Amino acid sequence: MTKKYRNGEIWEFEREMSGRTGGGGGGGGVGGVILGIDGGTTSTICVCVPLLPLQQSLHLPDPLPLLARVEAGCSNHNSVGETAARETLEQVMAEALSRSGSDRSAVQAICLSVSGVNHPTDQQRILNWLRDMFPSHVKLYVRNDAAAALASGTMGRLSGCVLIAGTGSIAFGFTDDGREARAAGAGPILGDWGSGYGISAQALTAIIRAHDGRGPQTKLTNSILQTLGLSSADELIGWTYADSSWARIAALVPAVVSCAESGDEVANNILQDAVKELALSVNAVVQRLGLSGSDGKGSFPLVMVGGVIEGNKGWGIAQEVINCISKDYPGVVPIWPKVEPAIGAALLAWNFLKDSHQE
Ligand SMILES: Nc1ncnc2c1ncn2[C@@H]1O[C@H](COP(=O)(O)OP(=O)(O)OP(=O)(O)O)[C@@H](O)[C@H]1O
Repeated sequence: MTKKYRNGEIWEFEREMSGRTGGGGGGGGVGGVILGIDGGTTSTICVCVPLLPLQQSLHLPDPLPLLARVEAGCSNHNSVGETAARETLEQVMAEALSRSGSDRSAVQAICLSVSGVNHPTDQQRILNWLRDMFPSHVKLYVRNDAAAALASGTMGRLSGCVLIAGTGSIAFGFTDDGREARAAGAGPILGDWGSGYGISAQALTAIIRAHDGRGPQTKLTNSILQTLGLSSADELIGWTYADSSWARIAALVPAVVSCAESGDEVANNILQDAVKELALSVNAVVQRLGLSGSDGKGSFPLVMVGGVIEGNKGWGIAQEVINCISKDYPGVVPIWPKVEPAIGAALLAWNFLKDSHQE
């Protein structure tokens, strides 16, 4: 999904500028560099951007200058363990600095926004790793991966709500005064029914129900069997349990969408239910944080991230979710980010640095 963003390209002018001072520690230019890291279960992306003037606030360069972008595997310590997660993070940062002609001494601030950071102890442990690696003047900022996703839509402001619906789903909200709340995101067994996995699992269940005579016939049967190269619903059971990857199941969402578009009621109901689940997650966060003000009518940004709700595709899951939320919260302002979450992380680090200079 990252390939679609404009910031994947390196801005050669800035690279030249940043090379001016040369030598040890100067590679990031007169003002040094910032690292933004979006660490997930599927991949970890680290971007290196030059330090922008700290007084720059409203008019950031567009596109944001990018010195280097490096991609690696999983950095969620819950999935791969602490040692492997730390190694991955160290490698992406070292590679990004090396590709941008910088070194550790050029770094002014780092924002590490990684999945699996759910508790202050997770945050502290990662801060300790970073502290071991970078000089004490470097500002370090460690957050859950939802923070970078939100910041990618708000240009670095940690305020509002982000809805992520990819293989999994989660709604995460932040207030200006530092409060935060989440809803869903507890994984497929614990009810993320609006996720890609949730939608596809419901579709597979509907096929088995139709096959048994426990549920109505549905176009999903032919469509999904054909997609998977299977000849009968019985074979679906073996296919489902042959591999425990959630993403493999979640990949069936486009087939569900096309069945709903061709008028299949079962597929349509599955998508309607997913829409309600996603809207419910957002509403729960908005309500808990009071993001829409005391009268419930105030405006707040809702950043929409993930393959299931990217733009207005086909059946229009994303728009349906917005319509559903706006019945309760008419001030919802949907944002589909133009930059990737790693850039959001870099912008968070920049804002963090700016705030610490003003203190
Ligand atoms: N045209 C489409 N309409 C709806 N959903 C789609 C479409 N194309 C892909 N998807 C779904 O998007 C999901 C993948 O999205 P994404 O790449 O954001 O997830 P991920 O990064 O693997 O998951 P996570 O964010 O949970 O780690 C899959 O469920 C896929 O079926």
